[in-house]
Amino acid sequence: MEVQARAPGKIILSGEHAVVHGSTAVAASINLYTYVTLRFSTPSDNQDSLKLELKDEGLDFSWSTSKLKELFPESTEPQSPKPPSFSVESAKSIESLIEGLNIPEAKISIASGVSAFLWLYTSIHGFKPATVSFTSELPMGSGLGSSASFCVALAAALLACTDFVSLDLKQQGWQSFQERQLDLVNKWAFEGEKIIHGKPSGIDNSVSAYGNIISFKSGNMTHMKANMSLKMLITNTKVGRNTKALVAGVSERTLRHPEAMAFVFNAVDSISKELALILQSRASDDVLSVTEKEEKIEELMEMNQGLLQSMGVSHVTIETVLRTTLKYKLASKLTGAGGGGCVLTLLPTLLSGFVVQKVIAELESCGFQCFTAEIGGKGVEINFDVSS
Ligand SMILES: Nc1ncnc2c1ncn2[C@@H]1O[C@H](COP(=O)(O)OP(=O)(O)OP(=O)(O)O)[C@@H](O)[C@H]1O
Ligand SMILES: C[C@@](O)(CCO)CC(=O)[O-]
Ligand SMILES: [Mg+2]
Repeated sequence: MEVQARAPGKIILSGEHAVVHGSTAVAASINLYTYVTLRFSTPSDNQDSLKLELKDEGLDFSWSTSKLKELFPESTEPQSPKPPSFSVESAKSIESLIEGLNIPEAKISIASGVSAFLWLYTSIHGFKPATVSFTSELPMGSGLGSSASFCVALAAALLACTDFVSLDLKQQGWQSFQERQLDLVNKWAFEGEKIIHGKPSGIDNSVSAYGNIISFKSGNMTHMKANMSLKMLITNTKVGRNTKALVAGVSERTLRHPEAMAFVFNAVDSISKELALILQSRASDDVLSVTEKEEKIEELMEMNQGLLQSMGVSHVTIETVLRTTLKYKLASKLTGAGGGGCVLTLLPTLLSGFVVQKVIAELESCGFQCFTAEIGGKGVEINFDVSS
């Protein structure tokens, strides 16, 4: 049996980091995806191993069934659809499997993704021989939710091949999950995100699973219906960073300055709530024009960026993007964990294409990469008709 899943990346419009500390954040899915193909071996394959292919990295890994059985003696297909907790024994077993892989030093950051893969796979399908291949349109470790889309796509493909989820095996092309099935995919993906992020809020896996635009606070998600379209330029500074380390850094700062940071997180909460109201206000009860709304959003983005800077997650390259876009009177903020990675710039409806081209040319001359993406599309989807 072969199945394919794809899960989108995301942008955070406001509230990253503060959301880990209980503030509201607003995020939207984007039309860049991580794809996973899962194929269980048949007897004629003569394959007694679990194979993982990370196609973009040119890395292939393989574990024999006997090795997996030895290290995860408890692993059988789960009796309950709910994910188990990540035990100390599992952590040790995964660590020893990762150590044996000899991942090249330049690609060592992949280890946390491989750990999440091993845990999700063995927790859902035990030692069943299979080949699992990944490709992604998302730059890895750049703030666009590559880790969450990796975990959501994988959880979706794995669960689609269990009795916990019933889907139409005969339907051609991509199909969505029902709400209750999505809840399950999201729960498992969150456990995978914990292995990669340490202490995730859950916003990234939620927006990747459900798609569209969500506001998120303390683990609770509200699906939003935006009544205005937003066009964002995304600039990748190409400076690699690690969300786990950045989240830990903000927590350490919070321990050092609890009172001051509480004010910072409260301010972010107010910014996200105001942003959510603007995005959802309907034309019929609007006193504000689109341009006035965009100006308010720009101001909120600038304020959020200032607060992110005070959390210690900006970066010299992010500041360069801010200065460059400000020359054209455009507002920007980092998105995701910061410390490098991607920056968002609002492109107002009335902005001329000529100005957009000039900004992009100037940003690219600094060595950055610019692109636009569609915001607020579908969440995770599954395809049983892989050959089409
Ligand atoms: N396609 C992939 N294949 C293997 N591992 C992946 C893949 N995508 C993401 N990962 C894992 O996720 C890590 C990047 O996650 P990280 O949370 O640091 O960045 P991000 O998710 O891109 O950004 P943010 O969390 O700020 O949105 C990688 O180092 C790798 O371990
Ligand atoms: C930095 C953070 O707030 C968002 C990363 O995209 C971490 C999280 O919420 O898990
Ligand atoms: Mg991440």
